[in-house]
Amino acid sequence: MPCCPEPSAQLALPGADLTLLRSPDLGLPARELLSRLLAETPWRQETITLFGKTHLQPRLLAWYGDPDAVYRYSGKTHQPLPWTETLTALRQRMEALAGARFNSVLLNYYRDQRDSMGLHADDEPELGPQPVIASISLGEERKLYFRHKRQREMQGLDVPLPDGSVLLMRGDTQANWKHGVRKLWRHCEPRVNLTFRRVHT
Ligand SMILES: O=C(O)CCC(=O)C(=O)O
Ligand SMILES: [Fe+2]
Repeated sequence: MPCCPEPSAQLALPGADLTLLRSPDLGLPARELLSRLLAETPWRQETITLFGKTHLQPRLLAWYGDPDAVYRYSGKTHQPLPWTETLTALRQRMEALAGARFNSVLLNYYRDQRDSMGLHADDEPELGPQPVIASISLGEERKLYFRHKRQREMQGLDVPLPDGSVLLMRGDTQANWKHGVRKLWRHCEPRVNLTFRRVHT
């Protein structure tokens, strides 16, 4: 008799390659990882300029990687921080899960329901044409929403990302789709997301 829900699910989105692993082995309980990362990370709040006005971005971030993994993100150049023990262990697990090599990780900290990420694609040239991105979610469940880049009539998708889950984005996902995290109207606890990437240097 089947006992357990499918541990990994391929999500149905045409022209994308999305796999959600609901409870992969992260080496430590998700709760423990979340509290370590909240305490260990030198979180920064970046600014963003829209229509000539400069605002603080509605979340905190940190960028770690190999010394040469310099990456431009949201119009800024990020010099990576050196790998910590926690992040090195997670990188090894994500490489084994994804069957790919990563040389950097972007951490995003959504402090509460007011924090969000605008629609974007991780399609910078330095990530290459079909980037593999392994995205770990810790803490409060938020939805990652997908909208097609060119065909407005295409049905989008909301993907709830549970505490301790990993979303693998591969193939043409970034070429065809944008994604983002909306603000919420109800109270929401902290969430940390880690996206492991390979920056071509
Ligand atoms: O918080 C998330 O799940 C999405 C993060 C993301 O899209 C990014 O870091 O590029
Ligand atoms: Fe992204």
